[in-house]
Order: sequence, then structure tokens, then C-alpha cells
Amino acid sequence: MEETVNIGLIGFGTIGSGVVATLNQNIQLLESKVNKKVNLKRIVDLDITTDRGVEVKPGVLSTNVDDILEDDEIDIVIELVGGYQPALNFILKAMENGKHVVTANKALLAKHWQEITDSAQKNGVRIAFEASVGGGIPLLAPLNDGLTANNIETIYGIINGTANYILTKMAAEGLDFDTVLKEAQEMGYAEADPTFDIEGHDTAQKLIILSILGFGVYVKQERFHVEGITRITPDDIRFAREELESVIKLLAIAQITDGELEIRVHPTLVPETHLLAAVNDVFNAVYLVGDVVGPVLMYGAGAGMMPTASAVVADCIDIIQDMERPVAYGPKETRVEKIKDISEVESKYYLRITALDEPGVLHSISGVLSDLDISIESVSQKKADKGEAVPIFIVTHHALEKNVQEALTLIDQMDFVKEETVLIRLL
Ligand SMILES: NC(=O)c1ccc[n+]([C@@H]2O[C@H](COP(=O)([O-])OP(=O)(O)OC[C@H]3O[C@@H](n4cnc5c(N)ncnc54)[C@H](O)[C@@H]3O)[C@@H](O)[C@H]2O)c1
Ligand SMILES: N[C@@H](CCO)C(=O)O
Repeated sequence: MEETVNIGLIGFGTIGSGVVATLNQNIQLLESKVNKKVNLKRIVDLDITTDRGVEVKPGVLSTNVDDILEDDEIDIVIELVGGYQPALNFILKAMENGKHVVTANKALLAKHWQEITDSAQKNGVRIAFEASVGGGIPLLAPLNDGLTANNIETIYGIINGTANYILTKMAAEGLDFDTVLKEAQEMGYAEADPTFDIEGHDTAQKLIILSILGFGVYVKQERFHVEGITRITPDDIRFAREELESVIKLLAIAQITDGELEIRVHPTLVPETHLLAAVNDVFNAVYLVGDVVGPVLMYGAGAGMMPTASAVVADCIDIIQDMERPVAYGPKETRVEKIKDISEVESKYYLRITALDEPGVLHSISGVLSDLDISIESVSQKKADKGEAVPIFIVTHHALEKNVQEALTLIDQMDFVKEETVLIRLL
């Protein structure tokens, strides 16, 4: 084993520590796979005094990023700082200096995809990002390789571990939202700004990456509907289970029909019989349909120190195995001719309307729905004392989103409605 490949790690936080632990644990296995010495030459972080609980060789830690970016001996840079800047500059500089890059930074990739991939091409280096979607699940490599014979038709993903952990714990243990979010943060699942997780932005960023690989199209987040889980209550979860035999999941949806791409992120009522309904806790899953293979489900730990480190180290080994191979970033030509606006989507809807328990309330609500061509499948109301605001649960037949939104605008303006109505689409 003559040749040595040197790696520089920027960001020694949750995932960075997992990468060091993985290299310490499995270095012999990894070196035997590539028949080269794999040397973690330098680790850079702003904080090099906190004990991360992993063994680091003397002289490896530094606070100066140029110790990696300007070191001619370093072949691969792992960026695990997160966020937009200075992470973007670190990656671009590493590439300009001829270094391959591995990152788990979906926020950065989703926003600066073109700039980063152009730079990789220009500088003849690889950018690998398996850990950016689905944590430890091998997901992007199969999309590029094993499923390459297919036109991808549908992608449904539970791709945020934090949100799935919160929804699972709220349903199973009746815990409140804030308590479970705190737990997810303590376990290292959540983003530095957890609103990315609970407001659906992290899921949207991952869906952007999946759409590039699946459909060959880069869609900016501003162009599609993104909604998080912050308005889901125990009442919604109970109604879903008892009345609809469904669970609520934060779903990423991308599907193509006749050249039109539907792309959206929102809480969704998933029937208990669907494979995705069984994906709980921090686990993620992507269910996709290819025109040749049919349905495929990929499942595993979607966040956390060691699962994510598994994907980061796998990317390093993949690069070492073939540094010359260009990375395929999905189909070169896209079948997407148009992005379908959410207003044109048709779905069944669950509505939770909070209204005073007074004569004529249901009549007024059903009048608005019927005027907008929305047919009611079921309606029920919690028992209440007269004059008290209570939830009214309505499930509609298939209806057009723009009609439902218009109906809710009118309903929420009615005097007897006391809170903004909650809408959840059914799968
Ligand atoms: N935590 C997860 O489960 C998970 C899973 C998949 C992907 N990711 C992604 O991995 C990346 C890292 O996430 P994390 O959870 O390890 O974050 P983290 O906050 O635990 O670690 C980030 C580290 O970067 C260091 N850092 C910040 N600015 C720096 C700078 N300018 N120079 C050098 N070091 C700097 C911080 O001190 C910290 O140690 C993010 O892009 C995140 O989205 C995280
Ligand atoms: N915060 C992210 C990390 C994994 O990308 C999640 O909870 O899924």
C-alpha cells in the first residue's frame, strides 16, 4: 500500500465527529477497499478545545481553514460546517485548488447548485453529497446508478428525521410539540436553525436535490409550495387515526405527468396500509416509481451522527476508488416542460375549522364549499357547551386546490370562525 490519500475535514461538530469515529473504527476495512492509505490529515473547526469523545492524532486539529484549503497534499475536503457562508467559499476554494469535495450541506446545494457543479466541472474535481438527503440511506447513488435505466415517474419522501421524530412521538406518546423538538435537538438530528426542519425547508432542499437526480430539473424553492408541521395538533393526529385509519407525515412529493412536474412539501394524511405509514422516529424513506422497475422503497436512519457519517465516508471511498470518473447529476435532458402550480393540484382534503357551536354554522360552511364545487365526504364535530368554539372536522371528496383555498378564505372571514382553519391533504 504505497499511495496515501489525504483528507481534510472542515467542521468537527455532530457529523464531523461521526466521520472521525468511523475512520478510527473501520480504517483497515476502508484502506483494503481502495488499496491506499487513507489519512485524515487535518481537522479544522472554530472550536478545537471541546472534547468530542473521539480520538484525534496529535497535530491534526487547527482553527485555520487554509491549513486544509492551501495544503497541496490534501486530495479530498469534507465540508461539515453547514449553512451558506463561509461553507460556499470553502467549497469553491477547495475546488479551485484541485480538491474533491464531500458535503452533507443540502441547504447550500439546493441554493447554489449551478455554481457548485459548474466549479466542479471547470476544475475537474468531484462533488459528492450522498449524506445531504436521507442521512445514512444510500439514496442518491442508486438514483444515479442502479436506477439509471428508468424514467422516474414519482418520488414520495419522508426526508426530515426531526419532523418525523416529532410527529411519531406526538402520535405514540401524546407528547407536545416543543418537548419532542427539544429531544430531537439533543440527539443531534435538528439543523442549527430548527425552523428549517419544522417549517419544511430542509425537506424542500432535499426534494430539490432528488428532483435534479430523478427528473434532470433544478427547481428553486420559491417556485413550489412548502409547508411545515407546526400547526398539527393532537386532535388532527387522533382524527387521522380513528376516523381515516391514516397517519400524518411531512411528505416531499414530486411526480411527472405528461411533461408537467408536481412538486410540493406539506403534511399529508397517509393511509396506514401504505409503506410510508410505517416509517417512524428519525427514520426516513423514499418511495419512488420508475417506468421499468416499478415501485422501490429506500429506508434507513435519516439523521444523526453515525448514520450520516456512514454516507460521508462512503462518498470519500467512492471518490478514492475512481477520482477520474465524472459524477452524473441526473438525466442530461429533462422531460419536465412545466412546473404545475399547487393551485392546479387535485386532492382530497381534511379541514379542521374552529367555530362557535351555534345554529346555522354548518349550513354556512357547507354552502361555501358547495358553491365552489367541493363535495363533503364526512363531517363531525366535538361535543361542546353552547357558545364555545370547537373543532369541526370535514373530509372532502377530490377537489381543486384553488377552490379549496378560496373556500377557506371565505370561511375564515366568518364571524363564528375563531382560528385559521387547518388543511391537510390526503395522499
Ligand atoms: N445532524 C444531522 O443529523 C445531519 C444529517 C445530515 C446532514 N447534516 C448536515 O451536515 C452539516 C453539519 O451538521 P452538524 O449537525 O454536524 O452541525 P454542527 O453544528 O454539529 O457542526 C458544525 C461544526 O462546524 C463548526 N464551524 C462553524 N463555522 C465554522 C467555520 N467558519 N470554520 C470552521 N468550523 C466552523 C462548528 O464549530 C461546529 O463544530 C450541515 O450541513 C447539516 O445540514 C446534518
Ligand atoms: N435536520 C435534518 C438532518 C438530516 O438531514 C433532519 O432532521 O432530517
